[in-house]
Amino acid sequence: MSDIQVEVHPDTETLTAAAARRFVDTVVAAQQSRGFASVVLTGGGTGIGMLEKVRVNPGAIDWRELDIFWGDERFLPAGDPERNDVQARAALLDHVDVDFDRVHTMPVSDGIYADDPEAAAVAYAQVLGAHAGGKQVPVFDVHLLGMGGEGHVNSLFPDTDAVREEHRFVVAVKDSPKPPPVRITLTLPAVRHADEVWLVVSGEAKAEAVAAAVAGAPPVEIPASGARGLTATRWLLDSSAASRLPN
Ligand SMILES: O=C1O[C@H](COP(=O)(O)O)[C@@H](O)[C@H](O)[C@H]1O
Repeated sequence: MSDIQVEVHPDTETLTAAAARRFVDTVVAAQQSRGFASVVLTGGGTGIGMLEKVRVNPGAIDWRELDIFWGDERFLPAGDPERNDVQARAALLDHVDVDFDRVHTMPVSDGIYADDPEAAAVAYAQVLGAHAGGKQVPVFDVHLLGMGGEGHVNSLFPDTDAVREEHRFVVAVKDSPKPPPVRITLTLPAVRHADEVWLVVSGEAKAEAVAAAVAGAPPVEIPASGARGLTATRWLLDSSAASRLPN
């Protein structure tokens, strides 16, 4: 498992701008070395804020050679403004030349899996498998994560079956404590298939959970603690989110 690296920025604006620059550099480096890159996007304030910054400064990303997945999704109808994919499109994807065949959104609640988020989760696991070169999950170049104040990442909330999942890579959540209640999420075993995991977090309300996760709290209590990349685990923070870390 990779070491944890912590980077602190003065405020949310500089944090999301720095995360965006790192994202562009990492995608470009992967594309230069093997022709394509694969990333996992997150929802939430800092995750979407970072995508807006990428839109402003997209660098040399070859958008046609990028596979885009999601770490979690609110199981809502297509086009619902609360969906993470809708927010990511508005922030970035509708403004760049992505190949939408390589934009792997999670299923919608008014599609063929309506009312069956578990079947939708199985279907998304198959999507991951179809892009994994013979394995079950791709080695993502970057898995982006936001974090909730109680330490949730993706839709993995403390003390839930989803955060305890050890075998499946995608599961349904039907009673999320944060609305909306029904979601689909990659599990910690799927997150750990990423080369790099970045937790992009801002705000004093997250400071306690940041400190607990960086100190190695049990993932069942602080799910972010279990989010580790194969070669790097980066906590990208603003000074408020970092305020409870030891010096
Ligand atoms: O519900 C969610 O929340 C987390 C954190 O969001 P934030 O606005 O507090 O940063 C997010 O990472 C996740 O994708 C989303 O579904």
